[in-house]
Amino acid sequence: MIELKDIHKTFIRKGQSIEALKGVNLRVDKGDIFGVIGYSGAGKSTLIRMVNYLERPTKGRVFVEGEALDQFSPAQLRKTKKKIGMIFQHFNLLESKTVYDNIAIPLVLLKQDKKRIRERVTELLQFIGLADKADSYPKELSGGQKQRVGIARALASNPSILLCDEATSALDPQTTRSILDLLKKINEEYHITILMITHEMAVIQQICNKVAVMEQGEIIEQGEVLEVFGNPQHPTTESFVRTVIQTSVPESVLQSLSPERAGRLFKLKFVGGNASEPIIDSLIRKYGVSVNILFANMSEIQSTTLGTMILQLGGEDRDIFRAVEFLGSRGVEIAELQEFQQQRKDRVTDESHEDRAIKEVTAV
Ligand SMILES: Nc1ncnc2c1ncn2[C@@H]1O[C@H](COP(=O)(O)OP(=O)(O)OP(=O)(O)O)[C@@H](O)[C@H]1O
Repeated sequence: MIELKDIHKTFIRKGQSIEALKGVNLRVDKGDIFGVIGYSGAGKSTLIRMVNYLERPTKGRVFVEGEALDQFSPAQLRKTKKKIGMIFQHFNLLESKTVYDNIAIPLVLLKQDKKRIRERVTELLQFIGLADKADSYPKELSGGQKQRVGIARALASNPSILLCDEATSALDPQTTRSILDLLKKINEEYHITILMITHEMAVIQQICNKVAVMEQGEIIEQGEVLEVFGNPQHPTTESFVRTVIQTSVPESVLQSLSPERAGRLFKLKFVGGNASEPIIDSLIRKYGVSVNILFANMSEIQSTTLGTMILQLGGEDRDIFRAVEFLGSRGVEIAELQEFQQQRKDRVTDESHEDRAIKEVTAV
C-alpha cells in the first residue's frame, strides 16, 4: 500500500550537502499502524514527507497503492494526495478560523456543496468528541482538543492513509494516551492505514503492529513490534526498547550479590500464554533447585504479554540442567547471563591480583 524503494534524499544548504536519507526501503501494508522511531536528526520527518511528496526523493521511488508517484501528472498527484491525510506535532490549525471551519478546509478546497460539508463536519465533530466546540477558536482549546481537530481535518476527505508527524510529542502522557486510542479507533473503524513517526517507544508499544528504527538516514531494524521488542538486534533498538521494558539486572541487585555465593543466573523470556503458567513452582517442586527471583517485568504489546525474568538457580549442576531443559520445553527462551559470569570472573580475578599484591607487599 505504501512502498519506499531505495530512497535517497540530499539537501544542499549553504553549499554543503546533507544526506538525510541513504537508501531507505520500507513497506507499509494495508491496515498497518506502522511506527518509525529514531533520535533527532535520524531522517524521520524527511521520510514521512516523501509519502505525500511534500519532499521528493533525490533518488529512489515512492509507491502508493501500487502506483509510482514519479509517473503522475500534477493533476494525478493531487488526486492521490487526497487519499493521504496528515497530522502534525503542533497541529497546524488556522487560528483565525473556528473548529468547524478548520475541519471543513479540505472539503471547501474540493468544492463540495455546503450541505455535504455540514454533514461531514458534524459527523467528524461527533467522532472526535467535540460536537460542542464547533464555534470555538483554536486558542480556546487544550492541546489534546487541538490535535483532535487536526485529526478530524485530516479525515475530512476520507483518506485511506493517515500520516502522523510526532502527533503526540507536544502532549502530556494522559492526553497522549487518549489521542493514541483515537488513532487506533480510526484504524479499526475506518480501516485507515497509519504511518507515524515518533521518538517515543511507548507510542510504538501502545498502538503499532510494525516498527522501523532509523539512525543517520538509514533503517537499521524493522519488523513486527512484538518481534522487535522481544528480540532487538541493534544496540540503538535495544536502547529504545529499554525505555519501556527493563530487561537487564539492575546494578543495585548485581552489587548485592556475593560472587562466591551467587549461583547461576539465567535470563528468561516469556511470550504470550506461557507468561501465566506456574513455571517457577514446577522448577522448585519437580527439579529440586532453589530459585531466587532477582528481577521480573511484564509488558503488554499487541495484546500479548512479554515477560522477562532473571533467576538465580542453585543446586546440583545436573538438576539445574534439567530445570533449564524443562523451561525450554515450555516455550520459555532461556539464556545464562554470560556478562554476569564474566563480571564475576573479573571480580574474582581482581581479588586474586589484590591478594597477590598483598602477598608481595608482605613478603618484602
Ligand atoms: N529542508 C532541509 N534543508 C536542509 N537540511 C534538512 C532539511 N530537512 C531536514 N534536513 C536535515 O536532514 C537531516 C534529517 O532531518 P529530519 O528532520 O528528517 O530528522 P528527524 O529524525 O525528523 O529529526 P527531528 O526528530 O529532530 O525532527 C538533519 O540533518 C536535518 O538537519
